[in-house]
Amino acid sequence: MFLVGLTGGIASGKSTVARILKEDLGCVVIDADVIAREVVQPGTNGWKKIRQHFGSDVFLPNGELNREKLGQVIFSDAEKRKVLNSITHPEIYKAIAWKVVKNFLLGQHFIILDLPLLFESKKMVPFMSYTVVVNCSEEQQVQRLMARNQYSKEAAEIRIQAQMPLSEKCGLCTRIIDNSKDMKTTYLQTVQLHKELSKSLLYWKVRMLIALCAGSVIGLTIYRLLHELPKETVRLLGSSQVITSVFSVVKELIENSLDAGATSLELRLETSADFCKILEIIKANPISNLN
Ligand SMILES: CC(C)(COP(=O)(O)OP(=O)(O)OC[C@H]1O[C@@H](n2cnc3c(N)ncnc32)[C@H](O)[C@@H]1O)[C@@H](O)C(=O)NCCC(=O)NCCS
Ligand SMILES: Nc1ncnc2c1ncn2[C@@H]1O[C@H](COP(=O)(O)OP(=O)(O)OP(=O)(O)O)[C@@H](O)[C@H]1O
Repeated sequence: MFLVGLTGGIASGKSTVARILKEDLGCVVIDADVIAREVVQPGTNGWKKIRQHFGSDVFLPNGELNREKLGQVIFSDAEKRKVLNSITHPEIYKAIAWKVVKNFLLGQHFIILDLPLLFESKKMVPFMSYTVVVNCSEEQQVQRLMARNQYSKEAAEIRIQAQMPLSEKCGLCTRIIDNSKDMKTTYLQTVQLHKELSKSLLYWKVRMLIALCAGSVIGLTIYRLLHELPKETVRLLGSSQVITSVFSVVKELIENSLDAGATSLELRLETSADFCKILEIIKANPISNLN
């Protein structure tokens, strides 16, 4: 399995492309904006920390986060934005990691991660095999944001300034989807991207790498365990007869003697706290002595 980081600027069209990949092309898409809402639900750690740092002003009377209010606070203040990010991002990345593991176990070839701040936070970049930026002009971002959220021009521009410029993101990614034209053009580019991802054999490389790592870890653990065990224990383990009680030793010796044609048996047992000592005493006596 490999990961595809889908990013862009605010209102550049990430969700539009993600929707096509998920609903029309059947991809697994993990949306960081959705997870960001889950990790601040009333009662969660994220919710408690936001209350501690930002006060009750950014909450609604029913206890839920007042997103519009918190947005006004953090988009115009870089320091407060940093504080909010330091509260929410670790929780968001943890939740994403679990979803990735779950989909890996389900055998997915690739997963799309819709991460608006992929290049701003940098943490997830090393895990991405492909990074895709959904691009449009800043003027289009402003217009689309104003139309979608009923923001003033100023409010839209403040939000755009809070992010890395799209031109910079385009220089960092492996693939660009140009969303400056009509929806159909974006749709066709997304279908082309999906074709390329589906054809990629990268997931085999990743699977083999993971299998190799897991094999090495298991091998190394067994090697270290065997070297830490006393030599005698390793010998007993290697003999493929694992002795769990004195009774099993006695039973084995009696059976051996009977197989050897013994008609009478005389047993002498010495109790000791050291089980291995008893083994040695008994084994020191040739089987014929027991006849
Ligand atoms: C500030 C909040 C409450 C505003 O909520 P609102 O419903 O108005 O916006 P929404 O969550 O839908 O985000 C819309 C877009 O804003 C941009 N954005 C969100 N948070 C940030 C941020 N901390 N820095 C820069 N841009 C951001 C992204 O492009 C995102 O796609 C919310 O965005 C939030 O909790 N942000 C912190 C978590 C975060 O970083 N989320 C981004 C995904 S990792
Ligand atoms: N090619 C396009 N032409 C016209 N409008 C578009 C186009 N692509 C997207 N839009 C519109 O622009 C707005 C923003 O798009 P979208 O929600 O996909 O952006 P986003 O990058 O996910 O935003 P955010 O960062 O806020 O999550 C939406 O209202 C969407 O319908």
